[in-house]
Amino acid sequence: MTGKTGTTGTTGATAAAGIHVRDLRKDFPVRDKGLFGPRSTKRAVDGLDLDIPAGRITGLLGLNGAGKTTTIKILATLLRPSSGTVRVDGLDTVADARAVRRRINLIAGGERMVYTRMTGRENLWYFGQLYDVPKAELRTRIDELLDLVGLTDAADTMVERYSRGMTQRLAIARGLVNRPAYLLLDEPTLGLDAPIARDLRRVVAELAAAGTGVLLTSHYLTEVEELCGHVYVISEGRHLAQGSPAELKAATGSHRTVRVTVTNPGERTAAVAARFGATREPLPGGGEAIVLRHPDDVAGPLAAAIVEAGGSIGGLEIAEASLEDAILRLADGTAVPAPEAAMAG
Ligand SMILES: Nc1ncnc2c1ncn2[C@@H]1O[C@H](COP(=O)(O)OP(=O)(O)OP(=O)(O)O)[C@@H](O)[C@H]1O
Repeated sequence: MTGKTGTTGTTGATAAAGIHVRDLRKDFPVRDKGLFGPRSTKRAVDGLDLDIPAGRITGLLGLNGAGKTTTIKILATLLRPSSGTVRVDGLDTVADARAVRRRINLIAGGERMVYTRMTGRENLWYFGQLYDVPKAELRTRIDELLDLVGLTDAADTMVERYSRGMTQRLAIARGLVNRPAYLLLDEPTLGLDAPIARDLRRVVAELAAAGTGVLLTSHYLTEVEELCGHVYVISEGRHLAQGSPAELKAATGSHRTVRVTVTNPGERTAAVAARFGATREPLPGGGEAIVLRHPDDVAGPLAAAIVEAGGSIGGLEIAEASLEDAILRLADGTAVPAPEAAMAG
């Protein structure tokens, strides 16, 4: 599925629109046993290919130490790759770093990315100038951004007097000050209060709908599921899987579970269970539960078939498959191909 879209070389920007990562590697020098121990290298990113098109929120997932932050820092021009290429609308993140920086911005939840000895407004002014935003435009944009993140009243207060949440909201405004064509979000909602996290998700979804390309890493997988159209899963710096959240869940056998309680089970309802490939679990108070794990919405057909077979339904529960389950299965190698439930008849 990872199409090699001929984007190398200095071809026209339109031909190479989007961020395209090819065979990316990053080695860090490390000392194994303290300061005077022997030197070796730690390969944090090991041959990654990623495509981050405009107008889509692309997820980058993996367990701790998978190489997500290193990858994002390379995309943000903060780290140089050891080998491989990253092109942003055809521009190289090493050779054309300055031009790339005008097109991208980074919001990293865990890191303080603003100056505490300046006010919120001064921070935005400073970063806006760094990004070459014309002054007249910057003035209005700062007001809009302060309003967006709810800091208008605190605009002229020193950041050292901000709460953690306020500082983080300012970091979000800082990340948007150059109206980036591509937004890199590394755990953006880490430590944010629920309403602010929700507002940030809304803003990110709106930006993507308006054409911004977004790369998101997050430990909150419901957030990833809500926002991302496409997700890459990596482990130890290497590609593990990719697809939409639904595709990943289906591919790992992480299906939704339908549980129908039948109060008068008999041979005919047992035959329905067998036909659908469902399992039967006797219930302590009598009756049984017919349980079916399947990627599609099979609750209706299953319940209808049970009723047709003379079964009385005491209850119906549907548990959605979680992306978390899919990622864990991928990471520990227990992902199994989806069993095909018999849907006929
Ligand atoms: N400057 C560095 N020097 C040496 N090793 C590093 C350095 N930065 C990262 N690493 C190592 O590279 C690997 C990838 O780290 P990275 O921070 O990119 O992972 P991550 O997927 O973002 O993890 P997390 O979810 O914990 O933030 C880890 O094993 C880490 O210890």
